[in-house]
Amino acid sequence: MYYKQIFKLLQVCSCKNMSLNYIQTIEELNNPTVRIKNKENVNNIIANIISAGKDKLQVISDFDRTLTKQHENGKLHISSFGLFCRCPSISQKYLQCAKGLSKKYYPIEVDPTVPHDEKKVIMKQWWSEINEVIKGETVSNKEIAETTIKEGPALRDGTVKLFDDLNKANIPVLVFSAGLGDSVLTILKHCNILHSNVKVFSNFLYYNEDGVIQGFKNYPLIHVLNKNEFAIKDVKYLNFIKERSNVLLMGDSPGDSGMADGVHHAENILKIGFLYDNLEENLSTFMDAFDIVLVDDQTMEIPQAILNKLF
Ligand SMILES: Nc1nc2c(ncn2[C@@H]2O[C@H](COP(=O)(O)O)[C@@H](O)[C@H]2O)c(=O)[nH]1
Ligand SMILES: [Mg+2]
Repeated sequence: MYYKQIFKLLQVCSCKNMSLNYIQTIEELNNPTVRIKNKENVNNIIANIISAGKDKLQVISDFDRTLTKQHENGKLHISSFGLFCRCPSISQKYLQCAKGLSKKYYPIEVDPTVPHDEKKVIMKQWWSEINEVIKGETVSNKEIAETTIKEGPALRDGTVKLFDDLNKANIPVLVFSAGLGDSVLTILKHCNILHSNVKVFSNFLYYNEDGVIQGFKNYPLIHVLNKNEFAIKDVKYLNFIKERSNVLLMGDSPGDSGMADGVHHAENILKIGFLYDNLEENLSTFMDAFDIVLVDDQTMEIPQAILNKLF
């Protein structure tokens, strides 16, 4: 009996040591941009995801400033809504209104001192006001696609390879955006990463038969702080993910950390947060919301390094 207990103890220790080795063996996790609050927890999640394999994994990613860069040489990238504003037939009325709304609400969005519940009401107000001012516009999807070619935001370095590898491995990818879904689709298409394993869940425009925008198709609107309240209802996608209990989640806002809350069968969720704005003021909020925080990292190096263990 004595030897059996010693052997069991050694087994447990060696397993524990093995899972703790993941932070060392994935050397990119020791990059200076990486912040991890609870290394043991992150090791365990990574170990569970890797041991379960690629057939148990699904990816849920935000779009604006997650799949796209947050900045290039300090210059902020346009958002999916911002791209809509660059379309030639956009009205001056909409441009003035949308600019005013962004000027009023965006600083609140990225202000960590605004209490969550208060910010949630304000964000809901921003999106409902966008929904009103966008009515009557006649920007077509064709025009959004043409403008994407000229002015679309750049994806994070390495995003195309990451999506190609996810597609080859047949791992479902849900792009979950509070932005403008029509722009999101055209950017993904333009960058050749709208593969068959990718689904976009976002705010899509509703056009009448004359091509005049009537607002958004979906209610409630998806904004940056209510993503945790949505569960995917698309039957085909639900079937695609039903056996996949492990999630790699990527976002650039604390509200993104709740994107997997609707995945009721999730067992292991690895949350990666891309932080850029107001670094010092936002770091602790991000460290609480995400397992791995990447500080001003405009690449997909870390998600790729982790997923390489599965490919
Ligand atoms: N330029 C504008 N950006 C806007 C507007 N309304 C919202 N937003 C931004 O979209 C993202 C949400 O997208 P996600 O893919 O990151 O979920 C959010 O961060 C807002 O700042 C707008 O009218 N104009
Ligand atoms: Mg975002």
